[in-house]
Amino acid sequence: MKRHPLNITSEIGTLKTVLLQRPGGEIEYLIPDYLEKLLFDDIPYLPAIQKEHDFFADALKQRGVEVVYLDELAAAAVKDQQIRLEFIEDIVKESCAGNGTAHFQMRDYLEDLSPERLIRQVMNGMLKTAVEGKIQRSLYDRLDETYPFCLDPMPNLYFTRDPAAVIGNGISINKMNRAARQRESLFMHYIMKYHPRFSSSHVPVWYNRDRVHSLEGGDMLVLSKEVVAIGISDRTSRKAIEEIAQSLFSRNRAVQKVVAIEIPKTRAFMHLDTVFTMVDKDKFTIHPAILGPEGKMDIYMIEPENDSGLKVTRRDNLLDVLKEVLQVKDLVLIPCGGGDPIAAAREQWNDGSNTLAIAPGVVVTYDRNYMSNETLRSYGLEVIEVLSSELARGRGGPRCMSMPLYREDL
Ligand SMILES: NC(=[NH2+])NCCC[C@H](N)C(=O)O
Repeated sequence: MKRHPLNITSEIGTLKTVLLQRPGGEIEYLIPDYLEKLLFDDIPYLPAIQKEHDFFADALKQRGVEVVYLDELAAAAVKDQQIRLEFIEDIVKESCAGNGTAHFQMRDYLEDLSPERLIRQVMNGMLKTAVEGKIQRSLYDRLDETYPFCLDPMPNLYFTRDPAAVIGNGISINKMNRAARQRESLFMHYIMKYHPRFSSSHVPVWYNRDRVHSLEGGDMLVLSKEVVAIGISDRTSRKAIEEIAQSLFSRNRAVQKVVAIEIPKTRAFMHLDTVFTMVDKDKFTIHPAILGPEGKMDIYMIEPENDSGLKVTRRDNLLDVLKEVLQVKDLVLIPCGGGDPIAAAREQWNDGSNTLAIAPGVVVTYDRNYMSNETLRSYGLEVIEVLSSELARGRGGPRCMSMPLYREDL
């Protein structure tokens, strides 16, 4: 029997297929004036970031992981001319030029491109100068003269973790929090709907990008077949968590609990996975700064009640909650930076707690976080280090840069 294209019932089951995106031309449109808006802290050097990304992909391939690329899947999904027109309509509507005459010029321009070039162009972004001058410009275009783009670049695309997340055999196509990332989840919408690898399986969609409340994959951890943890963060709202919990309980069946974990709303801790990831059946990495006095936190256990209601119980001890939901007697929270407060803060900033497990006890991490890596090894984990000078400038690590599509069940 053909295997289902998606299967994620844990954070650590042997990784079989992962979705990545190699940084491309979109990185070259990062300029100081718009760094903050585009969610970068510095400008990566394109050939170097690509080399590092290839190193990361090779490390996964060497371990037998099938690597598929977002741009290639998206191009294949819009191969058909009619679907391509639908995609162009959507992308133009969601771009800033949707408000001006550049809208029409852009649509004409994009319609002439091959599927591959269309996807690349949309990801790269487009300068107004590329289309302007063909017809008279609108008031909107004129008033916003200094802004260079009619289609904003999408430099965060290499963080494939965030715009969508697989849970069980279904997917959450996320409503992104920041304007700079809103359009990213459109690619996954088209891939699930029209790419033959997925479309024939009629993949259930647990949450959709047209919802009001934001939800991002960096906040979503599939702890087991039955339990999903979701960060209440700068990017993911409580309402969204309740809505996806409702949808999982009624449609996924296997999922019985959603654990909502509140984290500080700061740039350094933007998603739950920047401070907390699972590395083995009974081990997690953690940035100690998210624990309050005596290790207390705000945690909410959400469970189904009656037919459509939700039962919410407040908890305050992360360790106890994890032991309970994973049904293990002992569990270790491994501190980022080995517990040294300076090393923890420095290495967390460069994603020291953001590990990608490719099997129980085997994780991919950034080489620069040598203290955290040492610590992980001292707990018996196998640590595969990857290059990280340029990749880290986008504020995301190996987990953020990967969207697992298929893991073996534990
Ligand atoms: N899962 C994650 N932690 N992703 C990190 C994404 C970083 C990206 N620059 C952003 O701000 O959105």
